[in-house]
Amino acid sequence: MDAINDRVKNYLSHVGDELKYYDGWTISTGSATVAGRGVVATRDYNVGDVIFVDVPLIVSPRALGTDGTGSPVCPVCYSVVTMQIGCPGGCQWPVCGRQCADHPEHRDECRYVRQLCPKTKSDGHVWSVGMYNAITAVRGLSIRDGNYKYFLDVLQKKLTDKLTFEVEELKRNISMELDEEDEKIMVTTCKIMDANCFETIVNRSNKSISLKGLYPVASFMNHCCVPNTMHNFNEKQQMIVKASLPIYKGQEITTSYTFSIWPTSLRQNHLLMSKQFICTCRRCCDAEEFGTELASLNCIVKNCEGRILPINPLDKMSIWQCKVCKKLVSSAEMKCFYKHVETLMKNINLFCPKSFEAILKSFNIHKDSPFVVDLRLKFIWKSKNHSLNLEQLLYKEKLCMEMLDLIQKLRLGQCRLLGLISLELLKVIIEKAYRFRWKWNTKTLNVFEEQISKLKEIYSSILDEDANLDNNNIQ
Ligand SMILES: C[S@@+](CC[C@H](N)C(=O)[O-])C[C@H]1O[C@@H](n2cnc3c(N)ncnc32)[C@H](O)[C@@H]1O
Repeated sequence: MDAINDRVKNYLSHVGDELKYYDGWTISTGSATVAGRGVVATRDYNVGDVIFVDVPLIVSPRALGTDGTGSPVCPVCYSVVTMQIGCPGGCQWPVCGRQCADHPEHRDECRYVRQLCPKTKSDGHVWSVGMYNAITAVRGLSIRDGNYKYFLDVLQKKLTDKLTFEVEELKRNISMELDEEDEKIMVTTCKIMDANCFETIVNRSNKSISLKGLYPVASFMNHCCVPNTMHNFNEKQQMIVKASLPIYKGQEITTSYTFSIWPTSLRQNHLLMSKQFICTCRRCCDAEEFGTELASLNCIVKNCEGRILPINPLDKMSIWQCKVCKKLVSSAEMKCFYKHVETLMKNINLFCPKSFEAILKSFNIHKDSPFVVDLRLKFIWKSKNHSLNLEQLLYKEKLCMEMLDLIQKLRLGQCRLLGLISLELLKVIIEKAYRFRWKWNTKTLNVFEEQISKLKEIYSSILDEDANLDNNNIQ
């Protein structure tokens, strides 16, 4: 493990600019309590302390559907692609202009792709979806050189015998044969990306663009559904990892690979499909998820006020039981209920609080049920405060408070979601104060100011380094 630590820290000290953050943790097998190798603290950290600043080995756009569905971005500056025209350099990627085509980081990959002779379409100048989907594979070649090659050997790879989509897309869309060694490296890096990559967000023209990033230290961080870290990305797509809970010397430093606000069944499913493992953390083992009963649905027995929860939350086939009337429900029936709630939630009018609440009530669905939390979040993210009527604005305030309460009950500490919801609540309160400005007296204004400064403190301590945050409309 010493060799891994030396290589990782050597890499960071060459490419990173935050050397002071490379003490205080170690990549280790022995003390990783979660799985395989992990990152372990060698000193105590307080909430909010930066633990490390990780520098990506590869960043690439997300693949599109083979029919072109998705949001293509320029692979150099990551701004949204609006034209059909491909790279003037001839790689058939949707590079947005001469400046990006000539960018030093693009020149070599463009030359490499060009010599593979991309199959041109009849008009010769459009970019191609197949070649776009091969970007990750081609970028994989950039870590075969010198110091970086080591990571190809040591990073975990997704275990699969299936063909690698990105490499197959490349082979289908070029006229030349791929060099055997290049192909091997591309397949390996794509498998490494699948096992280890993080979502990296960049903001372009007020749009959040989701990219994939491979980070050497974060690649060794194991998952926990109550992680003790959170992370932001700066403008160089470096990952700033901070303690979201107190971390003690010797404790494993963990992250979340899924959505911490989802109930266990959905998190487990997501982890199994995307990372092929079953999490057994203390939250996953607790059917009530620290008293939040996030996975539960209200009991189907008439007049029973209980909730149905799985008897063994780690077993997909577990029987569920009502806590009050003890009615047993099979996993197949529960899947049907879940589907039913999902369909209902899809057809709900988010922006009409009364009908939203009425549907929850008439179908006996509680507010933290699966999919309802997603909808509440959608309302919070999508609604523009100035265009909400008063009823909607107050509803948004209530939803924000409920989410803050849920985050606290789930023991997620100073997590990113806490920062984002605090920021939204702050904006709602500012809007509310503005609308009622003629009514306030000194006392009520003081209450507002206190609320505002508390929320500002929370969100800024969590999100300060985030380069992509939209906090423009805060005075
Ligand atoms: C990003 S890697 C983490 C580092 C990895 N433990 C290693 O030795 O390289 C992700 C992989 O670690 C394992 N892993 C991470 N968290 C886990 C957990 N909570 N339970 C079981 N396996 C986990 C899974 O195999 C997963 O695909």
